[in-house]
Amino acid sequence: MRIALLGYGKMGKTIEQIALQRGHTIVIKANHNDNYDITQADIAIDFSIPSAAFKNISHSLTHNIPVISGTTGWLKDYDKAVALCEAKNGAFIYASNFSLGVNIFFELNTNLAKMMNTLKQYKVSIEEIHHTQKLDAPSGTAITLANDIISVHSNYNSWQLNKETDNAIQILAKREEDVPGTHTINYNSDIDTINIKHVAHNRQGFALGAVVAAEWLLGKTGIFTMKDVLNIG
Ligand SMILES: NC(=O)C1=CN([C@@H]2O[C@H](COP(=O)(O)OP(=O)(O)OC[C@H]3O[C@@H](n4cnc5c(N)ncnc54)[C@H](OP(=O)(O)O)[C@@H]3O)[C@@H](O)[C@H]2O)C=CC1
Ligand SMILES: O=C(O)C1=N[C@H](C(=O)O)C[C@H](O)C1
Repeated sequence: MRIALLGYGKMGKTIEQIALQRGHTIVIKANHNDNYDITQADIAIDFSIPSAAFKNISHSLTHNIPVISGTTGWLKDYDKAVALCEAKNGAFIYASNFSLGVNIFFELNTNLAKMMNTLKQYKVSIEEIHHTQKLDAPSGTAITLANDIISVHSNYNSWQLNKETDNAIQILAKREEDVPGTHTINYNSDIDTINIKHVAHNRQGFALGAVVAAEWLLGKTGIFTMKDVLNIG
């Protein structure tokens, strides 16, 4: 595949390594203010910044180029991206987290939340820890985890950043040097605590998942998620 990397930062560079190992070619490496001809590519992979993601995605879809986006913090425009993809009969995948491990963790989180729905003495909270350059908080992954709990647990109808309220899931966002991404779900009662945790050791899992998703998407039309790609859940 000829791949356009829209965002050539930490993730763009890791994706490049894995894509080359898997026999693909990188035809575009675009950062801020770079001009590029998207029609050179078979597929675009956007790992940029929150304020640029929707523009990158819509530019690709407008030119009939399938697009994968892993950028977080732009989801207010997600429905517009879906509408454009449908209008163009294009192909699009967004995932807050492309790693196989986190997608298994998403399933564990939903199953645990279903079980906890009948055990109201436990109060849930989510903690995420990321590197200090991260622009958005909470992480996209923490938002997915919170929304998945809300969809099956009748005590919760929203989430709140760094704040504890009755019917909102508290998400604590911490920033520490060089942490690729750690997410913990805590269920706390007066008697005990149950937690599940995912720790990324590096960015390889995110990047491999994005390349696998791009390989899977090529030749398809529609709006998909990593559940479709990995056939889990
Ligand atoms: N879904 C997932 O699995 C994962 C998602 N992420 C997300 O991916 C995004 C990128 O992360 P990361 O690589 O660590 O961040 P970096 O800051 O290392 O890279 C972001 C890159 O985007 C570039 N950029 C800025 N504006 C544009 C633009 N208009 N078009 C294209 N590129 C642009 C920046 O270039 P410049 O320096 O010129 O501004 C920079 O090189 C984040 O939103 C992060 O949360 C990260 C890991 C996994
Ligand atoms: O910015 C990051 O680094 C990461 N961002 C994603 C998120 O916001 O969930 C995924 C991963 O945790 C790394």
